[in-house]
Amino acid sequence: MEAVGPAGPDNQQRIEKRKFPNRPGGGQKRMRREKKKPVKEGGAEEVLEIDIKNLLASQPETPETASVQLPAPFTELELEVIQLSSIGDGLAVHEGRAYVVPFSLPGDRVAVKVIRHADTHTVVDFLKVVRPSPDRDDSLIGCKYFATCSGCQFQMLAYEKQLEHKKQVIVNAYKHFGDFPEGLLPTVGETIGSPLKYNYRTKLTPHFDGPRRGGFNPDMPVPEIGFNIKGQRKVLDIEDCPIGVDSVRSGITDQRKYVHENLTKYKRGATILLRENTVRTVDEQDPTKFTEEKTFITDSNAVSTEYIGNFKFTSPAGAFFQNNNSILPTFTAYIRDNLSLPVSADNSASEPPKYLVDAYCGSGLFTVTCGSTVQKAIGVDISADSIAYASKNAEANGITNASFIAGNAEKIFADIDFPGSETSCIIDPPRKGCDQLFLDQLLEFKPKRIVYVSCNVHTQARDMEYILKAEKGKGYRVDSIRGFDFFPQTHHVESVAVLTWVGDN
Ligand SMILES: C[S@@+](CC[C@H](N)C(=O)[O-])C[C@H]1O[C@@H](n2cnc3c(N)ncnc32)[C@H](O)[C@@H]1O
Repeated sequence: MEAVGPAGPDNQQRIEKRKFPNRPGGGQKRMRREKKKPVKEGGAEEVLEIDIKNLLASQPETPETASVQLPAPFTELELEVIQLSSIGDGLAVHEGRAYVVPFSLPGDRVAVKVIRHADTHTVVDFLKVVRPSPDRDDSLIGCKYFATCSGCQFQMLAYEKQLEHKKQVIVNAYKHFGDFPEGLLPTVGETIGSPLKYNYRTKLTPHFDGPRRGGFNPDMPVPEIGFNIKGQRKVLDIEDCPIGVDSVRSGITDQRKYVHENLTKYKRGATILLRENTVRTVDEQDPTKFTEEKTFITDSNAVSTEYIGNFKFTSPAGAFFQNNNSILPTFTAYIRDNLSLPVSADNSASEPPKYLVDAYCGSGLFTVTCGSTVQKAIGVDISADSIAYASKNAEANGITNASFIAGNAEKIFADIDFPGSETSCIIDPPRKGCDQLFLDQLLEFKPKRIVYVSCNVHTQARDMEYILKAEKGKGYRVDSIRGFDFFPQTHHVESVAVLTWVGDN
């Protein structure tokens, strides 16, 4: 297992450029890219740029790139792929320049077509494999749209290797998006896999484009309905998506038919929501037994129901809810276990905290699954709809000690009347990570334990640096960091970091 290493001087420079503009030491990033719209912090473009810089730095001396004539668009080339980037594309180096090669693996020799030259790299279309990597197994590919659709990247890679790669993404994120002194971070744990590798997504949102003006008329051809073609803003017509659960897959067929038959009702293009809904019927004689009927919902305001073990959740179909039900029992148990606080000096014994703070709580996933053993729980989310359902979900699952607030995450601290020293705090922000105001108030509150869940490990690493370097955060010890694979066949990874306050009180 590779430990998360320190940031060397070069990394330090990179990190300085990427700090929050409004945090101490930040503010240099915007200047770096004056000509273009700013790169989203922790977004795919920034992550790719950093991977490319590191790859080029690791290469032997190459000819001056400025003097090399770049191949014209549509030129066909053969490239040797060297590594996988954190966003799932392969990276190759050709005449000292980085090439981003979708649907490829390290060790592949691939035929590609040049599409465009960006500042830091050249983007190509994947044409075919000329010589496969030892890691490539095309017999694993489970979808006829793979290598054209932008949804999946790794169907040709054995699942264990997908998990290894996701661990490395976390290691790299903590190396390049944060600056951590040696020894401060634990070794990144093995990624926990999803029980289902296909057939797992409980929500899909295929879409179609409309005519430039005037709406559809009966003479127009039916538009492509599906997901974008990799690297293009063009929709690929998709009849099925094997990473979806069966109910949602049947929804694709149904909704395609509906759009085909009702095209003239659409004034423009649209996104179709397909969300699974479960109706569970419990056996009257034996309440431990039940049957389930799964259907799909298309109305974003309709209520969808989902079960995690015996916990029942309802939420508006269009609101956020985790999209891979198969991993949620394992995942929520992991979060629950990691909320426990040490009760012996050697950390060998632990017990649930007295209090729970669930920040960015959505419709109450963690409060409901982890809240039964605490005296009091409090959750916050910016979505008033989600908060209404968090209260309903707590009640429906017998959690009577929880309250919820609709608003910005930092609002929660005004309502807390219990001590941080007996509290565990879950943080599960959106991809952009936490706001500085929230982190400052979190550190002021000083919960005994923080469990930071993130769907973007790059902004998580940035926030972790902020916590650990802040004057009030220096007493935190990082106990563990590991990934959970919510999205097999794709590059996404959910990262969970656990911190304990071990400083002076
Ligand atoms: C990744 S989801 C997590 C939801 C929940 N923990 C779950 O697992 O179901 C992030 C949540 O953050 C909420 N959110 C986004 N910005 C926020 C903010 N500034 N303050 C509070 N909540 C916010 C969103 O509404 C969304 O429910």
